[in-house]
Amino acid sequence: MKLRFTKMHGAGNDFVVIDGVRQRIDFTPGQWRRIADRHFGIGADQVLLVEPAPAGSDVDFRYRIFNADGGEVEQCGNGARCFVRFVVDQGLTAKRAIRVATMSGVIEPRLEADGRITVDMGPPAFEPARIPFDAAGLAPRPQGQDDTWPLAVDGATRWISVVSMGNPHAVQFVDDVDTAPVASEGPLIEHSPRFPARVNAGFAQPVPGGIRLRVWERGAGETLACGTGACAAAVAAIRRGLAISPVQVHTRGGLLSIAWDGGSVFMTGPAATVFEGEIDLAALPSPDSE
Ligand SMILES: N[C@H](CCC[C@H](N)C(=O)O)C(=O)O
Repeated sequence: MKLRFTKMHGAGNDFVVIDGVRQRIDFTPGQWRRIADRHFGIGADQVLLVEPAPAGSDVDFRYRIFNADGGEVEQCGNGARCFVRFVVDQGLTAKRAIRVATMSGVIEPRLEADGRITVDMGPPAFEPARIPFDAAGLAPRPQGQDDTWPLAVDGATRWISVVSMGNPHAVQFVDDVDTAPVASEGPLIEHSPRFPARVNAGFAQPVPGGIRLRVWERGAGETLACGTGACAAAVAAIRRGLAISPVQVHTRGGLLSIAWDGGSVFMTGPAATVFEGEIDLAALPSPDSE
């Protein structure tokens, strides 16, 4: 049996997008992992599953997000932009502003006339319990309007901002993202016991007009861009007095614009379709093998 898919990216953060509206999909973590595998599967940072709106809901669709490690997660900003491009291009909706349910709540992406997409990502959260971040025994150090927290990383102390965009982010500010220890410290932060649900680790560098940003993503490793990570880092920069809204976020895969005035975070950026294809389900591990 064949499974149709669409390969897309948002600022270089790449996705396999699967239509769960016109085909019934129910995979195990091992099957999601295989689809995302860059050698034995199709290859992607995340796999997105587009589903019909839940019965009785006031949304147009539901969209589910699976990291390359096969784990389902709460939110994906670049994925939200690709979701809109997908449902419009596939003729699944005539709307251009779409309400979509995710594991962490309803977001509202909108396809702009110039082809870019703006997403109301909802409000950020900072309280440790809402990240979740275990702050027991730690004393925060205020920086502007922000609380920074001392995180032990490989014998060093990194002062991080903790932000939830529905998914957890730990953001630190560095002098130069190009030399930041993303590959060495990113996984240590991701798996820190202070983050019981693990965490996405952002490394941000203030620059005129905004920030440069690299993100070691939970369940995927370093990606070329992270939409929720851009939201989290932009909000932390504004709270620390290191940037003003709208924040231009320069990622290795492209430019995202983040606006925040204390309420919802609005993210604007690109979404591109690369190719469509089919995968033979026999290439996936059997459901009972995981
Ligand atoms: N790795 C993230 C999910 C994908 C987020 C990212 N690709 C984005 O664009 O927001 C997490 O585990 O929370």
